[in-house]
Amino acid sequence: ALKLRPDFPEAKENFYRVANWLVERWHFLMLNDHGRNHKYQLAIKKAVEGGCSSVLDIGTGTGILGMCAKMAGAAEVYACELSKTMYELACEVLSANGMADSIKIVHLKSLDMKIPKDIPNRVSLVVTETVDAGLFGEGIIETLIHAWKHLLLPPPNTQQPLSSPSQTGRVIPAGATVFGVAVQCREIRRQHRLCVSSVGGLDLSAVGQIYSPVSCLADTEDSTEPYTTERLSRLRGGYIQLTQPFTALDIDFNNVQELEGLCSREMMQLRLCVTQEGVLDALAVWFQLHLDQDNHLSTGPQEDTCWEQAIYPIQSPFNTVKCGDEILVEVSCKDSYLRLCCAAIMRDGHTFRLYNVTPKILTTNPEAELCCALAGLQTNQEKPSCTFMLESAEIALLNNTAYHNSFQRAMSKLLVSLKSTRRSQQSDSELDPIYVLDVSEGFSVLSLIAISPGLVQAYSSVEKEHHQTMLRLLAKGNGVLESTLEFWLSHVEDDSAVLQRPATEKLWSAIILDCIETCGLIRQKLLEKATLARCLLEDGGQIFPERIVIHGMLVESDTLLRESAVQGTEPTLGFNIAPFINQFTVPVHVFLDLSTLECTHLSEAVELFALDLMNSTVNYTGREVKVRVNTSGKVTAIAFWYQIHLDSEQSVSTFSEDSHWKQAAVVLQQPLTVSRGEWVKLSIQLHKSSISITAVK
Ligand SMILES: CCc1ccncc1CNCCCCSC[C@H]1O[C@@H](n2ccc3c(N)ncnc32)[C@H](O)[C@@H]1O
Repeated sequence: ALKLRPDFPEAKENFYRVANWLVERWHFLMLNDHGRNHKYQLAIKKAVEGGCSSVLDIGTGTGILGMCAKMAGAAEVYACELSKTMYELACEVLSANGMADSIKIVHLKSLDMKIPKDIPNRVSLVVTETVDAGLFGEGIIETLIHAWKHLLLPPPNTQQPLSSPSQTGRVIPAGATVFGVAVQCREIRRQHRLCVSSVGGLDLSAVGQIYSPVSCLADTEDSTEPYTTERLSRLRGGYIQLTQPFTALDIDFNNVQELEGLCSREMMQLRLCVTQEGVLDALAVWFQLHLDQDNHLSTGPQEDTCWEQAIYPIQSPFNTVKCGDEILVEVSCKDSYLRLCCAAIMRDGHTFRLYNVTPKILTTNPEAELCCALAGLQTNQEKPSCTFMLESAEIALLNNTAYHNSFQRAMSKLLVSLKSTRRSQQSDSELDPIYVLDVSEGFSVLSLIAISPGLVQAYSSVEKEHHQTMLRLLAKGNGVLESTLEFWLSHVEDDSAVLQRPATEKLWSAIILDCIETCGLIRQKLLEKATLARCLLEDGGQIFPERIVIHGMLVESDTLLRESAVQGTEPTLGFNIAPFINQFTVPVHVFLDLSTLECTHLSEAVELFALDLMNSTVNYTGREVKVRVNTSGKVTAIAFWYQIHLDSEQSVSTFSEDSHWKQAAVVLQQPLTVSRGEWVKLSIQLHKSSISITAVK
């Protein structure tokens, strides 16, 4: 479709979503990392010149490592790639670099490769970089165990030291060392634990502990990764190291016995000395890949590398540590994920287990959780023994007090005016209830906040059982009559018809919409929902928020360029790869933290676009804005965020210190060189919630 009509908005928007999914963004980062590419090239060159004549590149991606082997003079080079998109892309790259006939590439997972079907004989060298921020997340252990058993020549044995490298097998990288450090970091805490006791006048203590799915407690059968990833060097507010970095694991990829022993090895325990007092928020983990004796690649936070680190959040209320304490860390590789867990804190000879009992984490089993939660209440324990799991985005939203407090003020103002209207029209005895509907995605307490002033019948569209249980507990804990909170989905036949009247002959006084995704994009179908919601409002009724204003500014950022497209042939060792992988460039970058992104502001922030949710007739789909350059440079992107206007007085910014929302940016196809004092004309198009911006002088 794009080939036929390159500017066809639906096709463009769909292609961008598909491109994001087909080709992971780290391909651009990796290929632009000249240091990484050059070190792999040196190690491969040394091995081939040292006699490794047959090479297999496992997980070839664009084919760059296989091409290094060929250029180094390897007689036979094979490559395998499990992603169809990357396989087809690698085929194009190989032929564009004149190596289609000399490198045999197969669209296979290495585990499914057979001799002689896929490769004629065992090879003397396997090169691979099938690693993620937690090292094992791409299955490198299983991949190498299989390679040693079925694809590689036997390792050189010490008895016959003179066996030539062409008759023995080896792996690049030769091994890895895993490091870790305990950190205090508010930004991580905000996404994985409840940090506030009340929001919008609502006391949250009734729900006890809240966990994010990333927990070393999550039992191993569910396949969720036990870690999340963050670029520690880019985290808002930074982080504090509470211990010295420690070595968690050393792995020799050329020792198949050790590789096999890794997953069966019992867990290891490390005792870390606390060198800095603080709140124990997470363990941060990175690694060094030892390509060979002389070439090492690090993914550490202190490096200027582009890689993220693996983050293991501590999910325990007991988490302040003092100098002299020792933290007991358990390291294991069950189910081939690297698992780290802070099991206990030792202080003055006492051991405080962080997770005294594996708390009953409530997620999907409704009956058990309801009885357990309410049981907690019946015995009027100050805290129910249960705990709840929310997505990290839901926890971050819950911790955003500014947003909830603004909403509470806006809602109270509306209720005051609605009550006075009713009092003037109806007798006190038969005051019509004020119907409020919260159609937020995911877990939201806004419906409860609306009830607190009274006379309100609130409906929440949360559908998950444990979300409903939490709202019931919060209602009880805040003295709100449970009957004033209902779950809307039990009233509608199917959740596609969420937006409909509260009852026949009744209209809503307030409808709460969820407009901005945590990643920094406008939610899909927002305008359609607002249009529908407006028809369901009584006179004087209100949609929250009533208006969204998009603000933006011109920025110069090489980092954003490196994450969006391969910059020529220089970073990729002179191979012609950029035009092929750059077909998958997408213009809009999300999950940015503009407060820590390396970038130069080339203009003030300006208002780019306004969306009126209470009056769609004033909405336009395109707008032109002139922006004055106040710093000379190269405009590489337009960063943008939102001012969410709950009503005429209350508004919150998604680019503020306490915002849980991230920002986004449109990366220009061609950077625009500008001088101070010049004007840039931006054309902003908003089509079906997706934004596009072009810039001309
Ligand atoms: C400093 C390294 C670093 C540190 C921290 N964060 C990121 C990085 C950078 N490495 C990211 C690569 C990670 C993706 S793996 C690269 C390509 O290989 C493919 N694959 C994976 C396994 C596999 C297999 N067994 N058989 C065939 N193909 C396979 C994937 O389909 C992908 O296209």
